[in-house]
Amino acid sequence: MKNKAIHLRLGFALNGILFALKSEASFRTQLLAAMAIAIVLIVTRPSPVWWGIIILTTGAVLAAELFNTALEKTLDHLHPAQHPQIKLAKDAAAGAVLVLGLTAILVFISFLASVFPG
Ligand SMILES: Nc1ncnc2c1ncn2[C@@H]1O[C@H](COP(=O)(O)OP(=O)(O)OP(=O)(O)O)[C@@H](O)[C@H]1O
Repeated sequence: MKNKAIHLRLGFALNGILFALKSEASFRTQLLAAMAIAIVLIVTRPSPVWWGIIILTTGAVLAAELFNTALEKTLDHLHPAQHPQIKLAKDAAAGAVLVLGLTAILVFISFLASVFPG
């Protein structure tokens, strides 16, 4: 299973993203927000530094949601029953997504403040 051809690994990765798109409402919402942010960037044409910062934070939110989905699916498969430790693990993963989501919001507010000062 290790060291497969790059086109196969790309296919597995796209498969994971498609799965999250179909099954996770929060991933769809975050992707829509990312597309709206991309439109704002295209319209306002900020400096390359802002492009980099915003792309980085937006990508981090989407990646965190995919990690969260991976963890949820793994835990649900390995331990379908309720358990306090599963709750802690899932809550921590959800917390990571929240932290990155709030970070992205703060970055976007800073960006808007720099584009539309005072
Ligand atoms: N097996 C479990 N044992 C204990 N608590 C659980 C278990 N599964 C879920 N929970 C609790 O329910 C919350 C939601 O978990 P769930 O797996 O339903 O994610 P979700 O609400 O579908 O999240 P997302 O919208 O990101 O997919 C968890 O954060 C946790 O607090």
